[in-house]
Amino acid sequence: MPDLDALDHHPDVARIRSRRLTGKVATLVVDATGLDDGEKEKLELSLKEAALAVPGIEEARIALTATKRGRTVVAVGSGKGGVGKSTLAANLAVALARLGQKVGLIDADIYGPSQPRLFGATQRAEAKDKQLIPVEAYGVKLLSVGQLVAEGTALAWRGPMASGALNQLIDADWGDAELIVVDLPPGTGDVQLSLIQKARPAAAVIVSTPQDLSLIDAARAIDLFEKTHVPIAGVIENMAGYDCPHCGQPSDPFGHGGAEAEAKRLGVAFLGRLPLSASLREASDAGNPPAAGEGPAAAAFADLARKLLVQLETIRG
Ligand SMILES: Nc1ncnc2c1ncn2[C@@H]1O[C@H](COP(=O)(O)OP(=O)(O)OP(=O)(O)O)[C@@H](O)[C@H]1O
Repeated sequence: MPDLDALDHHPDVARIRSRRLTGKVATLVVDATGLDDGEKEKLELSLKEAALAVPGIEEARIALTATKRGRTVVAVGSGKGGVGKSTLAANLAVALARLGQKVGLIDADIYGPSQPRLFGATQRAEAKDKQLIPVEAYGVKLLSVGQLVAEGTALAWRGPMASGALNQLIDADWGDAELIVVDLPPGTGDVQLSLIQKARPAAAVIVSTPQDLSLIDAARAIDLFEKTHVPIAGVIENMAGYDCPHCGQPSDPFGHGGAEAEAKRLGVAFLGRLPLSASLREASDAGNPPAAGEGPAAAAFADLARKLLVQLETIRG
């Protein structure tokens, strides 16, 4: 049986809305919104070639559509703080934008809004006619609760205040953004619950490190999303081992593969893992998202973003 998964690596995978296989015939429905005639022809040809390159496929039918989809909100959560949720949300947003998606990012982490720092965009958010205007950085439209208050101010917001702030961010002028990533505060309490209910995400991504404690909390986070009827797009394992900078030997201080096994046990997809990396932390601290550059970290984020898009395709139907 031919396998159309090879198309996950096509640079325009984000545009594939559905794929069907009938015997040796592959049919792809592809969103060509915003492309001119020449670009449409190129897209069609390149997808046809990619489908015909799959062993066993003898005919490829490409149907181009130009239907605009509504905005999709994807929440990024973690059961526990400090697992790299914000770093992953930032870099996933950048990687999605590099794949051609129009991406917005809401930093709803009221306990530690770090997106302005991760993007090197710490200016206060401006408003026009009482509507906030996102800041643009690395191809992503960004708004953070951190931009609503002075930098360094501790945010000890209670549920209603937090959801009021989130409302302002959701109702901002997002323009043509079609995918909005929301970086939630870590944990599974009432504040998170009310933020999820407000943001009404179409799907959620859970970030965990491989240790048992983080995994137990990740399972709680999955449970919280499931209770609120938000499908889980997948789990990402962060800080999964590192290569010793001195001897080059791989080392797994937090264990290895725990998040993948936990995802399997809970019946949710595993999107991939990122190693512990000093250069990733340094670039992040300096406000240069590694996903915007070249090299292994950028490739890893591009791969995670592609897998996320494939999951979203399935969830949105
Ligand atoms: N793969 C990684 N390798 C090295 N450092 C990392 C990695 N991922 C994240 N970090 C670093 O770990 C720290 C915590 O990351 P981050 O702020 O993204 O976590 P978080 O889960 O969002 O935390 P919070 O509890 O503040 O919401 C940051 O200094 C970040 O640069």
